[in-house]
Amino acid sequence: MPQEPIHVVVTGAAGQIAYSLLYMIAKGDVFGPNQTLVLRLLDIPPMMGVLEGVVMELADCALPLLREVIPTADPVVAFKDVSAAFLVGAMPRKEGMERKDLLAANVKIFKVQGEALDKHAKKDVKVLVVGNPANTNALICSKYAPSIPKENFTAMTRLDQNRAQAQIAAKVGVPIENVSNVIIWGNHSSTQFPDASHAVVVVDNKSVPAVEAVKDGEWLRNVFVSTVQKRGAAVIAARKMSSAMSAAKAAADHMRDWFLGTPDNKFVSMGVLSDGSYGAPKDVVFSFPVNIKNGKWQIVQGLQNDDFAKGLLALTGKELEEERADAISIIGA
Ligand SMILES: NC(=O)c1ccc[n+]([C@@H]2O[C@H](COP(=O)([O-])OP(=O)(O)OC[C@H]3O[C@@H](n4cnc5c(N)ncnc54)[C@H](O)[C@@H]3O)[C@@H](O)[C@H]2O)c1
Ligand SMILES: O=C(O)C[C@H](O)C(=O)O
Repeated sequence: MPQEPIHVVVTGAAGQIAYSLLYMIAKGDVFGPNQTLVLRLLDIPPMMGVLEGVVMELADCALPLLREVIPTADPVVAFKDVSAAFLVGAMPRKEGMERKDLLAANVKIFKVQGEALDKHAKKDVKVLVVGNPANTNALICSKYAPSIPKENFTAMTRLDQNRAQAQIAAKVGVPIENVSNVIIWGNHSSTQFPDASHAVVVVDNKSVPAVEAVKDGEWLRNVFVSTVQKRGAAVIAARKMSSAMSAAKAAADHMRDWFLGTPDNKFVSMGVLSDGSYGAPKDVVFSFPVNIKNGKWQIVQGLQNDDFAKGLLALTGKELEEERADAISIIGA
């Protein structure tokens, strides 16, 4: 039975990531095969012509779940009554830049959109920030939406998780679905810590720790970590544009798991407001392993981190504190 439509906003709707993401959302990959949708598409005024083309293509996809598409350059219209917000619209980095170099250009967008969410969205809206630097943009967005619970603002590190899973699957020689519980700690930046020490791999129908399956501790601590940390830059160097198809898939994965939940013994990584778990600084959006039930995430507790892990967690936490200070000085909060 089709359900009453929910309203979903995608910002940066005329951009690269949205071009893949909108199709995934509209065909039911995120909210399930029975959930009808109204898509609200926000971009800036000069992009309205391009956005019109995207709207035409969505119509031409003939998707049964898609009840209405509302293109707009007005945040008031875009955020009205939304239950889910994909905040993608922001400038991407170019070759040679770090993601935090985008702070000056992008953080103001998230202040304005936080204010619009606060006034116009549903109070239980789930917000996923994709635009970089995603963690700090999510923090700023939540600060400008005081009437919406802080736990409803998250940043995307799912692309890093998917990258990490793919690296391990390739190294062990198993299908991607045989790898689970890889963790991304900290910032969606080159200081992130992709951690396989709690990961599990199914080999010959048996679940074993990833460290056992990989049989190469040196690779896990060095090549694996730096490949995942630098994967975004490697894609930019090759494509001359930042990752888009894989980013859209990760955004769909993140929001689907948030709405529909994760199995008891599995966890996924999300940037969430830190409560200081695992020694992370408080009041930054830090990526943790989370388990999700009934639309609520909880940080997985009780994992043991060795000194190597603790050192990397401290580094990425420090970077997030610095980004927070920079963001606050840019927006003058
Ligand atoms: N967190 C992640 O894992 C991850 C992965 C990939 C990309 N990203 C980031 O996602 C963002 C978007 O990437 P893209 O490749 O789609 O870029 P893009 O340039 O193709 O598209 C961005 C779109 O956002 C629009 N936009 C700019 N300001 C806006 C505003 N105030 N309101 C609404 N729309 C606005 C632009 O007009 C453009 O259409 C970038 O910041 C990129 O770095 C994050
Ligand atoms: O690397 C980038 O700037 C884009 C994105 O954040 C990514 O991880 O691919």
